[in-house]
Amino acid sequence: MALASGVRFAERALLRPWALLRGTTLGRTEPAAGGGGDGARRFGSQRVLVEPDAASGVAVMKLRNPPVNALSLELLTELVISLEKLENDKTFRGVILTSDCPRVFCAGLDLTEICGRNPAHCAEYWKAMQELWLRTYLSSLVLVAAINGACPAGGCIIALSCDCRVLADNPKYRIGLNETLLGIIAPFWLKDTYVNTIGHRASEQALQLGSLFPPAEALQVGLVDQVVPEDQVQSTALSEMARWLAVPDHARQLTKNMMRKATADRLLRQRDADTQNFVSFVCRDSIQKSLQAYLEKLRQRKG
Ligand SMILES: CC/C=C\C/C=C\CCC/C=C/CC(=O)SCCNC(=O)CCNC(=O)[C@H](O)C(C)(C)COP(=O)(O)OP(=O)(O)OC[C@H]1O[C@@H](n2cnc3c(N)ncnc32)[C@H](O)[C@@H]1OP(=O)(O)O
Repeated sequence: MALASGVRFAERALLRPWALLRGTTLGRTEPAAGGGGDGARRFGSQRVLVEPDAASGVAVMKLRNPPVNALSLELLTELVISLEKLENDKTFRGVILTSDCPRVFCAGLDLTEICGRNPAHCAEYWKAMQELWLRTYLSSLVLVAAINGACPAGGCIIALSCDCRVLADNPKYRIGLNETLLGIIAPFWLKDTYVNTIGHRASEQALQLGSLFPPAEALQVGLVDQVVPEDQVQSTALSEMARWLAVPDHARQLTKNMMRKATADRLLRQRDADTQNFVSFVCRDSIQKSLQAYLEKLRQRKG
């Protein structure tokens, strides 16, 4: 379905979220393997699988947009809607965010959404990206990222928007904001999220160099909270979740809001200007050439 342009993504998502989904099956509910009662039923969409456990109040949300969980417009939309659905269901207090794709947590922006596309599409795409960040960063739920694969750029931002991060100990699973290496610039709210997590000096260095940190270095710089063997990522994420859920919700939520609101407000105040900046930047010929060359390099690397 073609999406009408010029209407704010958030407004449409609130009014008619299903209308945003092109060829998706969001809302489908099916029994989890070996599951029985309501607590074991899973729901979700084509690109986001949700495994809820009503008994514990925790849902596992799996990104499944193969091959690399690139953040397509559809994936962004489905993530926002799935998160909203869990937030509105008082049964749930926490979400573990992880990947259903082998070896990759999330490859960041889907570059095909901003390469060779018209300004209206780029604007719509960027609004969806803003929306996901705002939703995750300010979520009232406890969000734990179980990072079971590579986690560059937009993938890193999703992880940093969670409350806690557990990374699998595999040297190929690097995490960081590598935008400069693509010839693009992280917008201020990605930078702010980085600074809030690892501090100003470390961010200054890592952002300019486009550093992607292997697990031990990611732990050292404070990008992740735990590095564990790959087969323990999920169980460690559950243990972390239990630690966070031991705190009364209202006190934790108000504290989270106190810590994060100013950063989110900064984007909320200038969302349209940020979108315009993004669009005029990525639509420049020189940036399009850089993105095209980068995509080409990724495709050739494979062969
Ligand atoms: C003035 C300023 C104003 C505003 C700001 C302006 C701009 C702001 C924009 C800033 C935001 C940027 C955030 C981003 O997220 S940019 C995206 C950065 N992502 C990456 O660099 C990751 C690239 N991918 C990889 O490194 C590897 O793919 C990865 C390690 C994730 C997995 O490796 P693996 O070997 O398992 O897979 P590949 O063979 O590399 O890939 C498989 C196929 O997937 C395609 N692919 C990979 N990544 C992407 C992507 N991000 N988008 C689209 N497609 C992607 C890849 O080309 C392969 O495709 P095929 O060959 O199979 O066709």
